[in-house]
Amino acid sequence: MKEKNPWHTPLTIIITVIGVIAIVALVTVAVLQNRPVPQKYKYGIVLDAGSSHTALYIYEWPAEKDNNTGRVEQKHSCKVKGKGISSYAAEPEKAGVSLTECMREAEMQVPSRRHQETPLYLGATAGMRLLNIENREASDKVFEAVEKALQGFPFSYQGARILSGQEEGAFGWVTVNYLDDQTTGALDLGGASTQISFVPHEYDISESPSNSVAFRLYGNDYNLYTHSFLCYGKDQVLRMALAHQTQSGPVTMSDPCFHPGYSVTRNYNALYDSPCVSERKPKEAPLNFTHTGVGNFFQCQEVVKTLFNFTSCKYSRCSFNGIFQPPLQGSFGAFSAYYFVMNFLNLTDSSIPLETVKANLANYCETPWNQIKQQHPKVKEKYLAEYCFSGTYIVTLLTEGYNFTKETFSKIKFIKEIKGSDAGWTLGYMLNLTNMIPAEAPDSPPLPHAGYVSIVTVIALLLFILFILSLRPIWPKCSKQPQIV
Ligand SMILES: Nc1nc2c(ncn2[C@@H]2O[C@H](COP(=O)(O)OP(=O)(O)OP(=O)(O)O)[C@@H](O)[C@H]2O)c(=O)[nH]1
Ligand SMILES: [Ca+2]
Repeated sequence: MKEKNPWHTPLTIIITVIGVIAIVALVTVAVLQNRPVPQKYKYGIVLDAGSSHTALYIYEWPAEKDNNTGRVEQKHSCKVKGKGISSYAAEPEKAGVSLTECMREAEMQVPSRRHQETPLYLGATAGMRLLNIENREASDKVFEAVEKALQGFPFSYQGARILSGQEEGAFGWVTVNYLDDQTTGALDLGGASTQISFVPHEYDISESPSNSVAFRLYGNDYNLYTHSFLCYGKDQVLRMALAHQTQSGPVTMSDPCFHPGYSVTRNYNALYDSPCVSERKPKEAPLNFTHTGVGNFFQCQEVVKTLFNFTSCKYSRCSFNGIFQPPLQGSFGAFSAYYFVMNFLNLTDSSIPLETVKANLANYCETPWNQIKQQHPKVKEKYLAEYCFSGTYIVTLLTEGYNFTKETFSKIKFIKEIKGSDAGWTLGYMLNLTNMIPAEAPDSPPLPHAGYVSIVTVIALLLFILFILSLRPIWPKCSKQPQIV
């Protein structure tokens, strides 16, 4: 008689069915129980009122993870049309109106049920710092107008104020280090000021306490060195360079920082209308001068060098203008105009040696203005005319000003954003004001969800097979049961 297959006995079939149901149930429960819950988000809005323009940033983070886990991301950004709020000194109401369009966008971007709890901050930087120095009353009026406009929106308005240079530098560093995995210095080049922030190797804070800020981030304590140079943003430094070359009040000025064949008429009053240069205004000058280009990188570097004072330093070491700076340390992220300019010049690749950067710039500056315009018909002429000057300034500031060498220059990464968020002070500012700078490293689950599900499934299968195998001794007995034929 043919022996019956022990797998076909009613008992093993029942055990198998129950086993399969049990495994399916176990895996289903495990998957459902541990499934990432659909996220609810919270939001924060920061307006960066820079000297050249204002930008609005919306950040979002999972609602239940407010406090520490480093999950804040940029959801949206909006560039306000027109110039920075400091340019509305003569008609402050318009400063407020200028923000309306981006604020409406923010209303659409943030779900309406979250509007009332969403904090809204405005931070102004070097443009308003300069206006405040020049004309305090006008600066107050601009803030009044801006406040009035922002309070008309349904968000939780938290105030508008001027950031100190130290805050601007430090929050730029927080942003970069919140988003990046390794400790990175921050270099920010704005229109009216520039910031350098990094964690020095051995740092004697007492040497210049005003340049030091302490932070606790992801479980580590950092003593940060930071400095902001007012008037050394790219637009104000250009004014200084032009002022330096028009001291005698000439009718025509030949500038090595502009391309051969470049020629525009500039107004003396407009050029000297800034606290960065107003004291140098020539006593006797015509109304206008003709600004012409020569296109010589090395001569341009000499002009730029005259804008730094290297003679006095009361500390153990200085960058320039008598400002303390410890030795440079580690890698750096360089953003804002550092990125715009170096990206246009195709010089963002860190593997390009400093000497090659200079050679490329020399070549670029020498190129006639007509040819430059032909090659870049879509680039705004104002930006296009200034890349030779700005590139030369960037290289000179980094090497002569901050003392980057050909070795350390390669540690600078020119960046616009990190992991989808723009590099700048705004994220760090919001994290600080909402107490969300993560003091401790986040607790991450030991396994990702998919890995966890796979392991549960495999173990359940193994257990089931072991169970079936453990029943083997009873199979022969089953097969010897009398058979009803
Ligand atoms: N080439 C180029 N330049 C830009 C662009 N956007 C801004 N700039 C210029 O780059 C410089 C720096 O811009 P921002 O970083 O926005 O400066 P800001 O925040 O307004 O100025 P601060 O208050 O000094 O920080 C300014 O001279 C801008 O006019 C761009 O897309 N391309
Ligand atoms: Ca800025």
